[in-house]
Amino acid sequence: MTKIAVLGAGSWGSVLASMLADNGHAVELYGNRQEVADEINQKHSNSRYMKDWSMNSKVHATLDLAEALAGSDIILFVLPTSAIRSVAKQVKAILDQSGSKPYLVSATKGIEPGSKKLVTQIFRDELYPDNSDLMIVLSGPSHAENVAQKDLTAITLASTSLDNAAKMQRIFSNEYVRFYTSNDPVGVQVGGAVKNVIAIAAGMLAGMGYGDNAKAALMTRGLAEITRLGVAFGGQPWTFSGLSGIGDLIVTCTSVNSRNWRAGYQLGQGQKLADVLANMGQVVEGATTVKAVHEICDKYSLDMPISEAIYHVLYEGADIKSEIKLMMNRQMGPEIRI
Ligand SMILES: NC(=O)c1ccc[n+]([C@@H]2O[C@H](COP(=O)([O-])OP(=O)(O)OC[C@H]3O[C@@H](n4cnc5c(N)ncnc54)[C@H](O)[C@@H]3O)[C@@H](O)[C@H]2O)c1
Ligand SMILES: O=P(O)(O)OC[C@H](O)CO
Repeated sequence: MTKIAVLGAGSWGSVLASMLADNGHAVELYGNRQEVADEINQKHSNSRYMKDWSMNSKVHATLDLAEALAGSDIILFVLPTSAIRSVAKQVKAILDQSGSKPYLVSATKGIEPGSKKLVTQIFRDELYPDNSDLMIVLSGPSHAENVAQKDLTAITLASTSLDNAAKMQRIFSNEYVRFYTSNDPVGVQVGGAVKNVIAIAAGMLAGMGYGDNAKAALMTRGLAEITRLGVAFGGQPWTFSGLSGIGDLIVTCTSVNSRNWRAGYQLGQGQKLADVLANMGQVVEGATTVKAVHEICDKYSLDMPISEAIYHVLYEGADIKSEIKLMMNRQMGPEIRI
C-alpha cells in the first residue's frame, strides 16, 4: 500500500484523494479549513467544493501538515499556485526532520507571477534543488466534477524520469481514469497553466454573444500562443497536441464546469473582476497566471496577443470590445510561423 499526502482539500484535491483511496492507497488530505476537514472525516463529503458527492470514507483530513506528511511515499500538491511556495517551505522543514524524500506530484496548474516560475521550478527552489526526477506533473482535461462521477478521463503524468512517471501511472490508474506518461514536464505545465487564460477569453466571447466560429478561432490561435510560450520555456512542440495541451484547452474552453470559463463569461456580461473572483469562492488560476504571462511576454518579447488582451482587460481597465477590434485589425500574416 502506498501512503499519499494530498495537499489541498478543495475540489480537485478531494476528488483525487478519494480516487486514490478507491485505488487502495492510504490517503491523508491536508486542508486549511476546519469545517471542511470535519465534514470530510465525519460525513465523507465536502459540500463547500463538491455538491451532492460522497467521497471514499477512508480518506482522513487534517489541518496538521506534519500529520499529513508522516510516512508518505508521495506528496500530491493540489493547491492554488499562489500557495505552492509557502506550503513547499513548510513541507521542506518537516521533511528535513524526518530525512525522507517522497515523490512530489503537482496537479496545480499555473505560473507564479514575479518569479515567472512553473510549479516544478518552485519545487526546485524550495524542496529538491538537485533532483527533478522525483517531481511528476499531473495534468490534462480533468474537471473534478466528472472524475467524481467516475466519468471516463485521460490525464498525462510527466517527469524528467519516465520510470518515475510510469510508477505514478501504476499508482493513479484505475478503470475510469487512464494515465499516459510524458518526459516533458515543462511543456505539460505550460499547457495546463496558459489554457486557463485562453478559457477566460472563451468565456468572455460567449458572455458577449459571439458564436462557434469565434470560439474555434480563439482556441486555435490560443494554442499557437501556448505553444510559443511553451517552446520558449524549453517544452517540446508536440506536447501541445496532447492531453495537457489541446485536450485541456478543449475541456476548459467548452465546459460550464470551468471556473476560468465561467469567470470570463461573467466578465463578458459586464461584471467586475473583483466581484467575479469573490463570488466564485474557488481558485480562478487564469486570472493570476495572466500576470506571469504578461511578464514573460515583456521579458522574452513573445507575441501573445490574446493573453495580452486578457491582461489589459483584467488589470489595465481596457474595454473587451476595443481589445477585440485591435486584435482583428492587427497586421495580417501567415498562420504558421516557424
Ligand atoms: N477543480 C478542478 O477540476 C481541477 C482540475 C485539474 C486541475 N486543477 C488545479 O488544481 C489546483 C487546485 O484547484 P481546486 O479546483 O482544487 O481549487 P479550489 O479552489 O477548489 O480549492 C483550493 C483549496 O486550497 C486551499 N488552500 C489555499 N491556500 C492554502 C494553503 N496555504 N494551505 C492549505 N490549503 C490552502 C483552499 O482553502 C481550498 O480549499 C488549481 O491549480 C487548479 O487549476 C483543478
Ligand atoms: O475549472 P478550471 O477552469 O480551473 O479548470 C479545471 C481543470 O484545469 C480542467 O482540466
